[in-house]
Parts: sequence; C-alpha cells; structure tokens
Amino acid sequence: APTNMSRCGDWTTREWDAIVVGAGTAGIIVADRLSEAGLTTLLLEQGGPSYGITGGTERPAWLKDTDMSRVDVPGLYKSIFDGNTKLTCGPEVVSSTQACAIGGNSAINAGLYFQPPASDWDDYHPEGWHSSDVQPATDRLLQRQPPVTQYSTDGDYYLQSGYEAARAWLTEKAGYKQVAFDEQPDEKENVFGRPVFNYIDGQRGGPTRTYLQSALKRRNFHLQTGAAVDYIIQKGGQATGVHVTVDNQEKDIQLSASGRVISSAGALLSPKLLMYSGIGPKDVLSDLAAASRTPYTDPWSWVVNENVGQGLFDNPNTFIELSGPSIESYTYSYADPPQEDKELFLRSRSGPYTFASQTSAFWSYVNHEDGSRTGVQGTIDSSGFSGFTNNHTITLNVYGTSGMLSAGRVVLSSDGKFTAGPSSDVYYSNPRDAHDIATFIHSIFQSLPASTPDSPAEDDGLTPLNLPQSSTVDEIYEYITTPSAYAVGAVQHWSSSCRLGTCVDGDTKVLGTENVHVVDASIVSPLTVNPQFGIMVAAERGAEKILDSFGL
Ligand SMILES: Cc1cc2nc3c(=O)[nH]c(=O)nc-3n(C[C@H](O)[C@H](O)[C@H](O)COP(=O)(O)OP(=O)(O)OC[C@H]3O[C@@H](n4cnc5c(N)ncnc54)[C@H](O)[C@@H]3O)c2cc1C
Repeated sequence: APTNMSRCGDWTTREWDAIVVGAGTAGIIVADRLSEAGLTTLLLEQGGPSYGITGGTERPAWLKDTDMSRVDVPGLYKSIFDGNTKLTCGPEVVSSTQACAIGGNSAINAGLYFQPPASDWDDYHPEGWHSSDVQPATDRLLQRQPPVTQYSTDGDYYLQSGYEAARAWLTEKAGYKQVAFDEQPDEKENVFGRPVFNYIDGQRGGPTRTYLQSALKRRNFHLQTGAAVDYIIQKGGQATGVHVTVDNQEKDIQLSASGRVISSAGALLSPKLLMYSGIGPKDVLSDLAAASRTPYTDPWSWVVNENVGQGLFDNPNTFIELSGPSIESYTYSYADPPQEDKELFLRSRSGPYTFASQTSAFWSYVNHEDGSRTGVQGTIDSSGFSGFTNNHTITLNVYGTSGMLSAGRVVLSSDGKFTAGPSSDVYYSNPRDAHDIATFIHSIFQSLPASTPDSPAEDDGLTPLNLPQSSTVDEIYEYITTPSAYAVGAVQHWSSSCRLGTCVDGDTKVLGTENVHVVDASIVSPLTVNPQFGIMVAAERGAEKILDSFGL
C-alpha cells in the first residue's frame, strides 16, 4: 500500500517547485538537496518499503527480534530475492533485474562503493563536469556517506582465504601494487586491494540511511511510495506537472510556475519515462503514438531528441571459477546461517554477514596506440558459482569498464506494452572491447603457475576451472563473447543512456525541453569502477546545477 511519509498535507493538491521521479540512489540525494535549499520537493517512487527504517518487514526468522529487514543485512545480498515480498520491478515495468523500492538499486546492490578516478570525469565528461568541477560534490558525498573498508565492527576481516590467494597471485607474481582504494582512488593501473563499501556500522548504508533521513524531517518535502509516474505533462518542452498512478487512481500533479521535473528513474526507466512523455527519438515517439500508449500522439507535441536512450552501457562480465588447496569457500544462507555467524552479526554487527562476499578487487588498463585505454576490473567473491561449488572454489568476476566503445540503447518492446529494456548491441558490439578483455585475462593467467583441473595448483596457487589457464587470447575472446552462465552480462550496472552533453546539457536539462532534467545513472559515461559512487557524485553535482538555475 502507498505510504505517506511526510507532514506536508495533501501532496496531490499542492504545487511543487521540484518533482523528482524515483526514490533511488540519485533521486533521494537530489530531493534532499533541493528541499534543503527551500524548494517544495515531491519525491515519487513506484515501489514500497525496503530497509527496516522505511517500514520493510520481510526478514528471515533469525532477525525477528530486530528492527531490520533482509535489506539491512549486507550478507543477505545474494538472497535479496528470497522472501514473499518483491523488491524488484515486474516484467511489465522493465525487462531487467532492477529494484522498484525505496532506495532503488542501492537497496539491493552489493554496496561496493569505489570512488571513480579523476580521469573518468576529465576524459569522458563535458565541461562543467571535470574532476575539479565535481570535487565539491565529491567532498559533500564523502562527508554524508563515508567509504568503509573495515566492514566488521570487531575490526576483523572475514573469509580471507580467497583474498590471500589472490594477493599472492596478483601482488607477488603479477607485480600489482597493493592499494587502499578509499585513500587512492586515482590508482587504477595494476593495483590490488580490499573492496570499499558504503555500509554503516555493519549494516547496509546508502542514501536511504543518510540523505532520505534528513529530507524526511522537512515540511517542504514529501515522499510518496506506490506512485508510478506514467508521463510528464509537457507542451513544447515546458513541463507543467506529472501524470501519476497511485492506488489504481490516476492523478495530475502540478509544478509551480518556475518548477522542474527531475527524472531519477534509472538508466533504463528515465529514457522510458521521457519517451512516454513525448520526448525522445522520432521513431519511438511514432511507435508509441501508433499504439496509443501516450497522450503525445500528435507529432507537433513531440520534443525530438535522438539521444534519449542512446549510449546505454553495462559492464560486460565474465565469471572465472578458481580453485586452490588453500581456499575455503563460503556460501551465505538466508534462512539458516551458521549459529556462530548469526550471533556475531546480531550481537555486534561483526562477521561474514557484515559484507556482501567480495573479498578483493583489482584494476588495470589496456593501453592502445592512439593513447586511449580500456579499463578492466576484477572482483573476487567468497564462493564458486553455478556448476563449480566445491569447497575450494572462488569466483573472479572480470569486467570491462571505462573507455569501452560498445554501447546500445534503451528499447521499448513492440508488444504494445512497451516495456523498457536494453538493445542487444550493449555488449561487445565493438570487437576491440572483447579483444582488450581477452588480452587482460590472458596476461593475468600468465602469472599463475601452469595448472589444469587434472593437475591442479599447489599451496596457495589457483587453477582456473571453466576457462583453461593455457587458453590463447583468441580462445578467451571466444569464451567471453559466447553467452553462458559465466559470460557476457548482466551485472545490472546500467548507465550512460542519456549522456551529459548529448542528451542533457551541462545543467542536466534534457535538450529540447525548458524544465525537464535527468539526474541518475543515465547521464554518466561508463566509469572505471562499479557505478554507484559516481552516480551519487552526479546527483550532488546535478542538484547543485539545478539550484544554480533557480538562482539559489
Ligand atoms: C543486484 C545489483 C547489484 C549491484 N551492485 C552494485 C555495487 O555493489 N556497487 C555499485 O556501485 N553498483 C552496484 N549496482 C548498480 C547500482 O546499484 C546502480 O547503478 C545504481 O543504484 C543506479 O542508481 P539510479 O539512481 O540511476 O537508479 P535506481 O537506484 O535504480 O533508482 C531508480 C528508482 O526510480 C524508480 N522509478 C523508475 N521509474 C519510475 C516511475 N515511472 N515512477 C516512479 N518511480 C520510478 C524505481 O522504482 C527506482 O526506485 C548493482 C545493481 C544491482 C541491480
């Protein structure tokens, strides 16, 4: 049921200075900053409660005497889909695993929280968004949501056998440098270290625990859940409000004369919302009109912007299963964790349940002759995956990151329902990307002592199980580009589908409109690291830009 989390009276009859669509990672930050500056701010979220503090109550029995939901426990990350209530959007909303809940994907993600290197802003973002421009936004974020490497409150690290084996491999044999990633975010070439998270005192953190809590104290702020925005009401690119369905009722919500609509619906759903609002590529608007899916059937009512939905990115990933005699795998359990681990968590927010299973991370770049480079990342998990679950196996997840040339677009399906989803050209549509990643995997495999599953590595060595250690670059290329349980996608790091400079201007305003903004994963270019930190910086910076345009 929709919840009314504010003290500001009837939200449906007021006029709002800012209507923010989507209480996700970015939307919460934007809404908090705009309301802090005095703007009357409405935050609309189609989903419902998630964390305990938002009214979430879905939890395994072992948490029953707490005020936490399953969302609050980092170690329940992989079983976030267990339980009876759903945190993810249904297939009628989006054809991808995306959260529809307070916090958006920050309520279901692993909490990996890596600051992008300055070069990501300088090399891939337009003027006004270079590293020196986003520095104040980054500083504000670091203050509100500090990164955490030491996740367990007892000061110990857990499930360390995989960390030790990976450290020996990468720092001793491959020559990688050990780095504290929270202290040296710019070091991303041949570096290895411990992951950084956005947890708070052994529990899930994120904007819901920080920014949303300050916003909810304000009388000029209202969060409405269970409220799906169907389209923005606009004429000639001037928005006057939004059309929303809440409790099966349709309502028009009004903007004040100088008001703004900010879409923070995520990289798949912001383009969808714009397209449904008559803003987007001509062929899509024409399809929607033909199917009478929106009120914008007349081409005169369209704001044609071909870059809405263009450039969609997700990290292509490959799981490499590694086994070694020194490895002790650990598999998390939703209903029945080991007694000792339950007690550690419940008593002192310590132990394996205070993190989401990633024990280490490493980065490098593949450099090209023209001076450009492709970022590559590895993240190591505490257990094997799919067909490789014996007790001495861990999973290395290799991503391609910044500088990749492959990109797709957000498509609306043609079944008349027009569910948003990614086009098939997101992954490896440019062969250079797969070649770079294959080269990288080949190079790190060269630093492992020769081994095969029949003649496995000894001591702290590691043997690749699903991709032979002796594979050539061509064989690795073939493996990583052939869809399987271990290769191609999708890590759900959708971004870049309405990029700064091409789809929105430097103030985050959609080109062709007067007062419609996008501030979420859509506007950032592919980053070297997992995206949420960069998206949160973009939200802080976007709010700053929007406030500037209000003269505040
Ligand atoms: C399983 C998983 C694990 C991940 N792990 C990590 C990680 O460890 N580290 C990391 O950096 N990144 C991770 N990511 C990615 C990261 O969480 C996302 O990139 C980020 O949260 C996206 O933020 P956003 O603000 O763009 O959108 P979201 O957080 O997705 O928020 C969008 C919100 O808008 C709402 N919404 C959409 N349309 C409408 C509408 N029409 N009306 C009303 N509400 C609407 C949605 O319900 C949602 O709540 C992970 C993602 C997933 C799915």
